[in-house]
Amino acid sequence: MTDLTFVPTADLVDQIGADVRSCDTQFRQYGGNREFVGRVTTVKCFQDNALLKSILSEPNPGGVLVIDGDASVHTALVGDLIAELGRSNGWVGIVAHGAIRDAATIGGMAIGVKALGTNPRKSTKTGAGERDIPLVIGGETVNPGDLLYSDDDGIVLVAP
Ligand SMILES: O=C([O-])CC(=O)C(=O)O
Repeated sequence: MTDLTFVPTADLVDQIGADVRSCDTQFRQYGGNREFVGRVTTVKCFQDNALLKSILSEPNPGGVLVIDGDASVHTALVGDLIAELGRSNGWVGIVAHGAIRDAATIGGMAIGVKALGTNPRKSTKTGAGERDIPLVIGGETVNPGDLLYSDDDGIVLVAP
Protein backbone atom coordinates (compact mmCIF):
# COMPACT_ATOMS: atom_id res chain seq x y z
CA MET A 1 0.00 0.00 0.00
CA THR A 2 1.40 3.35 -0.98
CA ASP A 3 2.11 5.82 1.82
CA LEU A 4 -0.12 8.83 1.28
CA THR A 5 1.22 10.81 4.24
CA PHE A 6 1.60 14.47 3.30
CA VAL A 7 5.15 15.83 3.23
CA PRO A 8 5.82 19.54 2.55
CA THR A 9 7.16 20.03 -0.98
CA ALA A 10 10.23 21.92 0.28
CA ASP A 11 11.14 18.93 2.49
CA LEU A 12 10.79 16.60 -0.52
CA VAL A 13 13.12 18.82 -2.53
CA ASP A 14 15.66 18.71 0.31
CA GLN A 15 15.37 14.91 0.57
CA ILE A 16 15.44 14.12 -3.15
CA GLY A 17 17.99 16.69 -4.30
CA ALA A 18 18.78 17.81 -7.84
CA ASP A 19 16.70 15.15 -9.60
CA VAL A 20 13.46 16.24 -7.94
CA ARG A 21 10.46 16.71 -10.25
CA SER A 22 9.11 20.10 -9.13
CA CYS A 23 6.67 21.85 -11.52
CA ASP A 24 7.65 25.37 -12.59
CA THR A 25 4.02 26.32 -13.33
CA GLN A 26 2.74 28.95 -10.90
CA PHE A 27 -0.64 27.39 -10.13
CA ARG A 28 -3.10 29.23 -7.96
CA GLN A 29 -4.73 27.61 -4.93
CA TYR A 30 -8.55 27.37 -5.09
CA GLY A 31 -9.54 24.35 -3.01
CA GLY A 32 -10.36 24.31 0.67
CA ASN A 33 -7.46 21.89 1.19
CA ARG A 34 -4.20 23.71 0.49
CA GLU A 35 -2.00 20.68 1.26
CA PHE A 36 -2.61 17.30 -0.31
CA VAL A 37 -0.92 14.15 -1.54
CA GLY A 38 -2.39 11.51 -3.81
CA ARG A 39 -1.95 9.07 -6.67
CA VAL A 40 -2.04 10.64 -10.12
CA THR A 41 -4.56 9.93 -12.84
CA THR A 42 -4.04 12.00 -16.00
CA VAL A 43 -6.33 13.41 -18.65
CA LYS A 44 -5.68 15.72 -21.59
CA CYS A 45 -8.57 17.73 -22.98
CA PHE A 46 -8.97 21.11 -24.63
CA GLN A 47 -11.89 23.33 -23.55
CA ASP A 48 -14.03 20.18 -23.12
CA ASN A 49 -14.79 18.61 -19.76
CA ALA A 50 -17.00 15.55 -20.39
CA LEU A 51 -14.09 13.11 -20.16
CA LEU A 52 -12.70 14.53 -16.92
CA LYS A 53 -16.18 14.56 -15.42
CA SER A 54 -16.58 10.85 -16.19
CA ILE A 55 -13.19 10.14 -14.58
CA LEU A 56 -14.15 12.04 -11.41
CA SER A 57 -17.38 9.99 -11.29
CA GLU A 58 -15.25 6.89 -10.66
CA PRO A 59 -14.53 6.11 -7.00
CA ASN A 60 -10.80 6.69 -6.38
CA PRO A 61 -9.92 7.26 -2.72
CA GLY A 62 -6.61 9.11 -2.54
CA GLY A 63 -6.62 10.02 -6.20
CA VAL A 64 -5.42 13.29 -7.74
CA LEU A 65 -6.60 14.15 -11.25
CA VAL A 66 -4.07 16.13 -13.30
CA ILE A 67 -5.76 17.79 -16.26
CA ASP A 68 -3.71 19.08 -19.19
CA GLY A 69 -5.96 21.71 -20.71
CA ASP A 70 -3.15 23.10 -22.86
CA ALA A 71 -3.01 26.18 -20.58
CA SER A 72 -6.30 27.51 -21.96
CA VAL A 73 -8.13 29.85 -19.62
CA HIS A 74 -10.87 30.50 -22.20
CA THR A 75 -13.31 28.03 -20.62
CA ALA A 76 -13.68 26.45 -17.18
CA LEU A 77 -12.76 22.76 -17.03
CA VAL A 78 -14.03 22.33 -13.46
CA GLY A 79 -16.81 23.99 -11.47
CA ASP A 80 -18.28 23.33 -8.05
CA LEU A 81 -20.45 20.42 -9.22
CA ILE A 82 -17.56 18.55 -10.82
CA ALA A 83 -15.27 19.29 -7.85
CA GLU A 84 -17.94 17.96 -5.47
CA LEU A 85 -18.38 14.87 -7.65
CA GLY A 86 -14.67 14.16 -7.30
CA ARG A 87 -14.62 14.86 -3.57
CA SER A 88 -17.59 12.58 -2.96
CA ASN A 89 -15.79 9.78 -4.83
CA GLY A 90 -12.71 10.05 -2.64
CA TRP A 91 -10.47 12.13 -4.91
CA VAL A 92 -8.22 14.34 -2.79
CA GLY A 93 -7.10 16.77 -5.47
CA ILE A 94 -7.60 18.26 -8.91
CA VAL A 95 -4.77 20.09 -10.71
CA ALA A 96 -5.97 21.89 -13.83
CA HIS A 97 -3.50 23.27 -16.36
CA GLY A 98 -6.40 25.44 -17.43
CA ALA A 99 -9.22 27.34 -15.76
CA ILE A 100 -11.95 26.59 -13.23
CA ARG A 101 -15.10 28.45 -12.16
CA ASP A 102 -17.23 28.69 -8.99
CA ALA A 103 -14.00 29.55 -7.20
CA ALA A 104 -15.71 30.95 -4.10
CA THR A 105 -17.64 27.72 -3.51
CA ILE A 106 -14.65 25.51 -4.28
CA GLY A 107 -12.69 27.45 -1.66
CA GLY A 108 -15.01 26.04 0.98
CA MET A 109 -14.78 22.43 -0.19
CA ALA A 110 -12.67 19.71 1.45
CA ILE A 111 -10.59 18.96 -1.64
CA GLY A 112 -7.37 20.34 -3.11
CA VAL A 113 -7.87 22.32 -6.33
CA LYS A 114 -5.12 24.12 -8.22
CA ALA A 115 -5.54 25.83 -11.59
CA LEU A 116 -4.04 28.58 -13.71
CA GLY A 117 -7.02 30.89 -13.27
CA THR A 118 -10.74 31.24 -13.56
CA ASN A 119 -13.32 31.89 -16.27
CA PRO A 120 -17.09 31.54 -15.90
CA ARG A 121 -17.40 30.42 -19.55
CA LYS A 122 -18.46 26.75 -19.83
CA SER A 123 -16.45 24.07 -21.61
CA THR A 124 -17.97 21.92 -24.34
CA LYS A 125 -19.07 18.38 -23.46
CA THR A 126 -18.18 16.18 -26.42
CA GLY A 127 -15.92 13.79 -24.48
CA ALA A 128 -12.88 14.63 -26.62
CA GLY A 129 -9.53 13.97 -25.02
CA GLU A 130 -7.19 11.24 -23.81
CA ARG A 131 -6.71 9.69 -20.39
CA ASP A 132 -3.94 7.79 -18.59
CA ILE A 133 -1.15 9.25 -20.70
CA PRO A 134 2.07 10.93 -19.52
CA LEU A 135 1.75 14.72 -19.46
CA VAL A 136 4.41 17.43 -19.37
CA ILE A 137 3.48 20.28 -17.04
CA GLY A 138 5.77 23.02 -15.79
CA GLY A 139 8.76 21.32 -17.41
CA GLU A 140 8.17 18.00 -15.61
CA THR A 141 6.68 14.73 -16.78
CA VAL A 142 3.55 13.70 -14.89
CA ASN A 143 3.01 9.94 -15.11
CA PRO A 144 -0.16 8.09 -14.19
CA GLY A 145 0.52 6.42 -10.83
CA ASP A 146 3.00 9.05 -9.61
CA LEU A 147 2.55 10.44 -6.14
CA LEU A 148 1.72 14.16 -6.31
CA TYR A 149 2.47 16.41 -3.32
CA SER A 150 0.98 19.90 -3.40
CA ASP A 151 1.09 22.87 -1.04
CA ASP A 152 1.53 26.65 -1.08
CA ASP A 153 5.10 26.26 -2.40
CA GLY A 154 4.34 24.12 -5.45
CA ILE A 155 3.85 20.62 -6.81
CA VAL A 156 6.36 17.77 -6.54
CA LEU A 157 6.01 14.40 -8.30
CA VAL A 158 7.53 11.19 -7.00
CA ALA A 159 7.53 7.77 -8.67
CA PRO A 160 5.58 5.26 -6.56
O1 LIG B 1 -20.54 21.74 -15.83
C1 LIG B 1 -19.51 22.36 -16.06
O2 LIG B 1 -19.10 22.63 -17.19
C2 LIG B 1 -18.69 22.81 -14.90
C3 LIG B 1 -19.52 23.33 -13.84
O3 LIG B 1 -20.17 24.31 -13.97
C4 LIG B 1 -19.55 22.60 -12.58
O4 LIG B 1 -18.78 21.64 -12.40
O5 LIG B 1 -20.28 23.04 -11.69
